[in-house]
Amino acid sequence: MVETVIIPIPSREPIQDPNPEFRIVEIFESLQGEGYNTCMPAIFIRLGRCDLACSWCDTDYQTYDSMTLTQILEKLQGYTAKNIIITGGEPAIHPRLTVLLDALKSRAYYLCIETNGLHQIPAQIDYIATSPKACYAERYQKKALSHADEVRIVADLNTMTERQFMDFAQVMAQKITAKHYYLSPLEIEGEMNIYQTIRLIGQLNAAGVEGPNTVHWQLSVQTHKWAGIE
Ligand SMILES: Nc1nc2[nH]cc(C(=O)O)c2c(=O)[nH]1
Ligand code: SF4
Ligand SMILES: [Mg+2]
Repeated sequence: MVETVIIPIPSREPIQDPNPEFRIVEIFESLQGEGYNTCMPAIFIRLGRCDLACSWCDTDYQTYDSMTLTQILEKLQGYTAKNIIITGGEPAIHPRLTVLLDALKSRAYYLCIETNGLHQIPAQIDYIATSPKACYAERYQKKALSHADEVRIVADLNTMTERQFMDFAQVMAQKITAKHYYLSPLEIEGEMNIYQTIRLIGQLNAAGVEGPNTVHWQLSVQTHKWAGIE
């Protein structure tokens, strides 16, 4: 008699690591320093790496450690805020980001992201703050988010004319539907072009067409730097 041998068919589901690793630059609790939610207590999770390399970037996104999901969740237990700001670098390029977001969401955190606006944002995110970069204007012609909660553009006037910068801001305002639009002064080694930025806000608002989609530009400053907090 021939014996029947049953060969198990491998599952087509990819095997998910139950405790994946993430590139963590830092995790800290502070206040949101910028934009509409300024002064909102929040835990910041800063993920390593970015797909852009802005000359004035204030973050060392290439220096990071690997932390497992369990280690991250343990670290969060030491904080009180229920809002988490996922930032970077560019957090949206991190592999397995949705695994981290699922774990945070299931612990009832409100999830915000700070993104350069060149990537799709996972559905678990509750609040999108995007900061398109004028020095990479050509990339934003090809792809940009179509929606965010707020748009914050750094007034990067070192390498372009005011006209070029304002064109970029106006194009972004047309491409990205948002509730709030901000210009932020460019800060290099403690120096800020704040008065020039305020003047450009006035010019952008004066140039705006009144109607249902009128964009009102406002100033966003990095209050955490003035307060001397993280
Ligand atoms: N307090 C504080 N607020 C922030 N908002 C956005 C930040 C960032 O680095 O993405 C940031 C930051 O680094 N600190
Ligand atoms: S997109 Fe943001 S994190 Fe990336 S290089 Fe530019 S300023 Fe730095
Ligand atoms: Mg910062």
